[in-house]
Amino acid sequence: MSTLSFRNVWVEYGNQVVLERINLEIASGTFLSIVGPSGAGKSTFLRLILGQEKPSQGAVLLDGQPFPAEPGPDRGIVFQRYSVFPHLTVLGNVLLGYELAASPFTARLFGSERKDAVEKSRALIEAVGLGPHADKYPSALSGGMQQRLAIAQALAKQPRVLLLDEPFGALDPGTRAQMHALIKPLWHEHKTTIVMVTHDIKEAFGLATRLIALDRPRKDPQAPERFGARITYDLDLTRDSAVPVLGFIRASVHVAQ
Ligand SMILES: Nc1ncnc2c1ncn2[C@@H]1O[C@H](COP(=O)(O)OP(=O)(O)OP(=O)(O)O)[C@@H](O)[C@H]1O
Repeated sequence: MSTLSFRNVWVEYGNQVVLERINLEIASGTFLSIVGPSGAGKSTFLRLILGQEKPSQGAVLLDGQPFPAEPGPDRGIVFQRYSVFPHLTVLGNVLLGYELAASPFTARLFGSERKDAVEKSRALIEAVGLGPHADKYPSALSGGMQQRLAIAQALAKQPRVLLLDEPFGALDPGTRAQMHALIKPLWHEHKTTIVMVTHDIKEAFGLATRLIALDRPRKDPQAPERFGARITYDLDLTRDSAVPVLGFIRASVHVAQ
C-alpha cells in the first residue's frame, strides 16, 4: 500500500508559485531523498507532509486519506539544529517519545507500561550509541550526540513517516559519516518511511532508495515568481544502473544495505 500521495499539488504565496503540479506516490518503507537548489521548495514539501502547510490546490494523502488537521505522532521531524528538550536527560527525552506515542494527551505512562517504555528507551539509546550517557542532559552532549538523541526521540514516537530536514548539515564530516552508518540500520529496523532533505548529493545517493530533485524547469526573467518548482528527476536507487545523473555515476556510489 502506498503511504504518501501527492495529487496535483500546488503551493502559492500570493503571486509567488513555489511548487506546481507535484504528483508523487511514496510507497511505505521508502527512504526518499529530496535535493534541489536553495528556494526550490524542499522545506515547503516537508511542511506539506507535516501538515503545517496546506496545498493551494491538490491534496496530500496518507494511505488515501487526508491528513488530520493537526500534526500528530504519525509524523515525526528532525531538523538540522537539535530539537530535544534541554530540561530532560537523554533517557527522559527518549522516554517522552514513547509516552507521547502511547498517550498523546498526558504523555505519562504508569506501572508495567512505563517499565516497558523505559526498557525500550534504553535499548534505543544503546542503538544510537548513547548508552553511557543516558543520565546526561543535552547541554553535556556534543552536536553529533544531540542529533543522535533527536533521531532516537523521533523514532521512539514510532512515526509512520519520519521527516529529516538537513539532519546532518551542521555536523563535521567524521560525525556525519557516523550518522550515515547509524541511520540506515535504524530505518531498516523501524520500517518507517523516511523523507530527507539534503544539500549533500552523495548523502542523498548513499542513503536513499529513491531520489527526487525539485527545480524550476521554466523561468520568466521578468516575473521570477510566475513558475514554481516541479519534480525534475525521480530516480529509483534500488536498481543497479550506471546512468550518469546530476554528474554522478550511480554504480560508483557505495550503498550500504
Ligand atoms: N510562509 C511563507 N510565505 C511566503 N513565502 C514563503 C513562505 N515559506 C516559504 N516561502 C518561499 O517559498 C520558497 C521556497 O522556500 P523553501 O524554504 O521551501 O525552500 P528550500 O528549497 O527549502 O530552500 P533552502 O534550501 O534554502 O532551505 C522561497 O522562495 C521562500 O521565500
